[in-house]
Amino acid sequence: MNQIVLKEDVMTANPARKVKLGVSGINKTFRIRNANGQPSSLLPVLRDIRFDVYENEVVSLIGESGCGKTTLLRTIQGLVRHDSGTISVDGKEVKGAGRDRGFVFQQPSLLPWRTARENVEFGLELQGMAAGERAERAKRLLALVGLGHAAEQFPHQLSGGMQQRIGLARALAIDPTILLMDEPFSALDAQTREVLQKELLRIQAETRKTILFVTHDLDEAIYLSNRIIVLGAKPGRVKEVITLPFSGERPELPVMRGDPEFQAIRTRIWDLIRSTPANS
Ligand SMILES: Nc1ncnc2c1ncn2[C@@H]1O[C@H](COP(=O)(O)OP(=O)(O)OP(=O)(O)O)[C@@H](O)[C@H]1O
Repeated sequence: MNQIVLKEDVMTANPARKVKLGVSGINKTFRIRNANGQPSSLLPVLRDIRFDVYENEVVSLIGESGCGKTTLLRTIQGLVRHDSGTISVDGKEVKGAGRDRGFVFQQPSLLPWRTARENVEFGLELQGMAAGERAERAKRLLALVGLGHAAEQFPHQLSGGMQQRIGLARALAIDPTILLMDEPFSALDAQTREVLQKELLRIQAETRKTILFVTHDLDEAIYLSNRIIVLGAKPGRVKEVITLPFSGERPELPVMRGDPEFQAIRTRIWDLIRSTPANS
């Protein structure tokens, strides 16, 4: 394996690759209100966030709790309005939510009265897709996430891991350019989590989706990503971008954990997260 590449200039490192997601100069401050609903203070959460995510890349956002990871992901999704800066998809600025960005949540929040297939079809129904076409697509995606056999089951009949697979199929159903994933595996037990991490790599290799992934878990970030963006806190800002030296098919996570290079990257990220001053 190669050397770890640290402090990479993401704007110049891969000039030949197509930028799928551009995040440029994003600032966000929340206005905090008191019990009477009056504005009482300002909370700067994101400061001058800038990075690109390239086609077919998996990039993780990592940083201490409260540093603004979810706010950033929701800003990119278009559901939180930023104060300044631009978000672009395929080179075009986007304002508000769009079908080019699919979202996978920590809790899949499936509709309990709908079967797995009907949950996957939901977004397609809203788009007005014909019944036959959407059933066909849902069937294909359920097979992709390994749930072809459970299409007609209801969420309460499925395990947490199976529900999360449906959440992923539902997000993929609208055929987004970019998949935004907010701690999608953090509510799962360790074993299920490792299975789904591996599955995500397989699904990404098959679909070649560009993925921006939020996690607290350093090993998960190193295992899944091509690059990791380490955020500092208060307000959230890009501290460092780490390009991972692993290419091709990755061994299982427990095997990778034994790799000295994996351990060195882990230590490096951990040091970066810990060195965030409390009120910088
Ligand atoms: N709608 C909101 N109004 C006011 N403050 C908010 C709002 N949403 C988030 N915040 C604050 O913004 C900061 C960043 O929150 P955010 O959830 O983005 O962090 P995070 O890094 O995702 O945290 P965690 O890792 O714990 O999920 C926190 O201080 C949070 O309390």
